[in-house]
Amino acid sequence: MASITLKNLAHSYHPDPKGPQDFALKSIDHVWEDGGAYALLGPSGCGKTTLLNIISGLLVPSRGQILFNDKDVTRLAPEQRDIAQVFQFPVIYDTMTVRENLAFPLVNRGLAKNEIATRVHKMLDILELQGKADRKARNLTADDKQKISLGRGLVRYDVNAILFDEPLTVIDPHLKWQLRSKLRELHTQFGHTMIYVTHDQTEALTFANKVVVMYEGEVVQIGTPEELFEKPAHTFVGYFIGSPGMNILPTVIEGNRARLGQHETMLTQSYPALTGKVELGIRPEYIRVVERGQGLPVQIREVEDIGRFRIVRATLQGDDSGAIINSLVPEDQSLPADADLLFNAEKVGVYLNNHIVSAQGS
Ligand SMILES: Nc1ncnc2c1ncn2[C@@H]1O[C@H](COP(=O)(O)OP(=O)(O)OP(=O)(O)O)[C@@H](O)[C@H]1O
Repeated sequence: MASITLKNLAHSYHPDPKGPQDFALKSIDHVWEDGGAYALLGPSGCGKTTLLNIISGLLVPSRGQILFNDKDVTRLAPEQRDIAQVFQFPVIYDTMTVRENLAFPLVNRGLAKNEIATRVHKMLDILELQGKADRKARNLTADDKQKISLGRGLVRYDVNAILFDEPLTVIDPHLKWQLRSKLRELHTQFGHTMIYVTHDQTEALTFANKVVVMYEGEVVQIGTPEELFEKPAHTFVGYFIGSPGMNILPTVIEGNRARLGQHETMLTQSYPALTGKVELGIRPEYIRVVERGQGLPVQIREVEDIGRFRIVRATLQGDDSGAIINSLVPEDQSLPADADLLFNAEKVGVYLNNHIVSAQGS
């Protein structure tokens, strides 16, 4: 296993890139810890696969270096990197049995027969495939085939990292959670460095101990699921993580007050003068709907029942833009006829050109 260092990494598919807009990866500079479980999360086209391909060796970056521990592997081919990969669709040998498929990567490395048997046995147990061990892979369901693909990646102990590219796409939805927790279990047991690409926040948040959020070719935040929820460093993280995502409202900051249209809300700290695109971020979970006179006056536009909570969609009084502010209200709480929104000031973030701003003196 290895730590992975991405040193000043950038990639353009253009032969002669003119500016940042021509780069699929803009500039990435990070060290990913040995034994970490990382998820690369972001919308389609943000550069996840490009980054994964650079790590696996399918792609040589236009700029920068990639190191496994202290070794520069930037120009090494995939087979020289000692990595295992699991793709969206199963990569297995149909004519081999399940057992033979799992043994294959170990036979290739010349491991002793009894060592192979022990590891394969363990993997069959973990994947709950013991009952099908001697069946030909071609007769199995897509779910089982993908389980074998996962197993083939995980059966090796000597890999620098295991890379997963949306590995649960073909898996039946009700089995997904089961395989995700299996992966976590395997990670705890074996401590492999794992990198898991997905555009699905649930998958990323349940799999990883560190989530790497990508947006338009950049890593905008690396954090635990809790950090991404509680302290989004970029408006995209606030919007993308959570359901519904964080409210992002144009504002003018004056010291410790934020102006929203004709209204004002207090902040817990003072901010320096800000020039550029200034926005206030607040998650729906941290807004209360209260009686008139206690907060920001709004008109409720829509209420959606989502089980234990309701999403209340409202617009600020006097705001003609129609910008909706979402708040989450417990199912049993009644809504006032004339409602105000009360923001939990502790949970408000101030963003300048999409990036979080530190308060003065903090
Ligand atoms: N081989 C290629 N040639 C030219 N442009 C490419 C190539 N591969 C990807 N791109 C472009 O690079 C950008 C990043 O693509 P990439 O596939 O890395 O994103 P992604 O986040 O993995 O998206 P998805 O989730 O849809 O796979 C996109 O604008 C894409 O169109």
